[in-house]
Amino acid sequence: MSQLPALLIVDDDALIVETLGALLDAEFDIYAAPTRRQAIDLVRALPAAPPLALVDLGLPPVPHRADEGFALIGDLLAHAPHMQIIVLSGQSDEGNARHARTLGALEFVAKPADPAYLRKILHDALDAGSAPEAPAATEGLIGQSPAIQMVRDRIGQFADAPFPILIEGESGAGKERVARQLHAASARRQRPFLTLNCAAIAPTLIEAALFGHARGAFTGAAGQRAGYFEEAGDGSLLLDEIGELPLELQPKLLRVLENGEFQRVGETQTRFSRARVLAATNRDLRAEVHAGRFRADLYHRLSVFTLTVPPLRDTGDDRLRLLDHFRAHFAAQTGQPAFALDPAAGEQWLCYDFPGNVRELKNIVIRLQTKHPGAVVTASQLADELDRDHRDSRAGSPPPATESRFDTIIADAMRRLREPAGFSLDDALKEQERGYVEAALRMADGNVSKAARLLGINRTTLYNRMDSLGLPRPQGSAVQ
Ligand SMILES: Nc1ncnc2c1ncn2[C@@H]1O[C@H](COP(=O)(O)OP(=O)(O)OP(=O)(O)O)[C@@H](O)[C@H]1O
Repeated sequence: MSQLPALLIVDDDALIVETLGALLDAEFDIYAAPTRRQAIDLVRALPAAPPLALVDLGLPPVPHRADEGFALIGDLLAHAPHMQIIVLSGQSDEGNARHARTLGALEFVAKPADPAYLRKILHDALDAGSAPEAPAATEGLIGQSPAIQMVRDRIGQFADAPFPILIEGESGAGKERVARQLHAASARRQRPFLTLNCAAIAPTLIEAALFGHARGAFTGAAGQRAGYFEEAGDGSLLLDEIGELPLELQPKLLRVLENGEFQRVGETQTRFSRARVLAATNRDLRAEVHAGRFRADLYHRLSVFTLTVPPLRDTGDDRLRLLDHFRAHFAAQTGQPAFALDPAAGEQWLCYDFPGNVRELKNIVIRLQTKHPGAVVTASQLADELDRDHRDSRAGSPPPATESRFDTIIADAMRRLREPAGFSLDDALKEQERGYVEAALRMADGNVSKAARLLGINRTTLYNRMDSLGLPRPQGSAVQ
């Protein structure tokens, strides 16, 4: 087996993949995929997710736009939260590349890439990703804000509760870390802590992963195997991205939560689990219940105790504490003196929303430490690392938590109406419509009937709208 670190390249341009392969294959074990779907299938099929990915943003079926690349970043991090993602972007989509960082990408490299620079970025990313944090850092929660104090209090209250805990929060806010804290604070702390990411396994394999399987239960099941519920013993089992659990498996999870009973796939013998279940989600599970994608009874069982991890924008000065923490950590790890922020940059740090939460903050610190070791970073140098569009749209001040969705729409409309380029209501509405149609098609994996159901219109209407928006029909489709 290769000792080289694995690198996933996602690009639909075969020539670029070939060129990158030739450039990098002495240093990396390369896996390539041309689309988001194939990339995810590949990651699922590998025994371990590659620690590094180099991704293009413009991917089929919309290669001229960045949406697939944005979605891919979310998908990859859902599968492998510790993967370091570098975006390889054309000069023209630098704004998109910045936004990609908000979504969790570590860095972007403009095409055509200088080979030496690309190598350096990849090796730096690998080092940053593999650097073990001090035990206190992996176990503790950094932050003194009332919102984080509240999370700590809840952890203390819930640590030994006899019910599952549902951990909600935005992507990158620290849900997994909170789950580890819950385990560490419980009487089960000496027992195993296992995590199963429901988004990271093919839906058909989740049941066997959770409950185990008998010998010959399905093709490829050569021997019998215990699942996560057995392996966790009387420790804790974190079911991450619980919203991804297939609907047909949900009754089996409900059963094990209610009375501890489960069966391995292919067995009739009933087994018992004593594991404590923690479940995490960045989806609104209530909305999923409403949409018929998540069972109400399972939701009620899981949500007896719910712990909400606040987004970073609601934790005040904690962004300074996190800056200090990660800066000291990465300076020590690189053996270089730490960077500092000048007063204007410090001000900017305090005003920025960090829409990608702690993960985004951590990645910004890694980039600043790599680019400016020992230096004083100015506001304009820091601005290069932030998601400019996002910052401008909020003018540096986070919206109050009570701001309604309608207020957000009005604020956004006002901003667009002020744009010097002029405004067209028809174009703006068309853009919205296109967004919804594309979202539904993607959620329905291109199945037009399903997408139409999601949109609350019939199939023929959807085809007509797709035609008028200039969206291609999925192959093999016809209006009947
Ligand atoms: N309060 C905190 N103190 C220190 N580090 C934190 C804190 N919150 C999050 N982190 C760090 O931020 C990164 C992202 O956190 P984590 O993976 O727990 O987020 P998540 O909410 O589970 O994200 P996702 O929904 O994408 O899986 C991790 O490196 C984690 O260690």
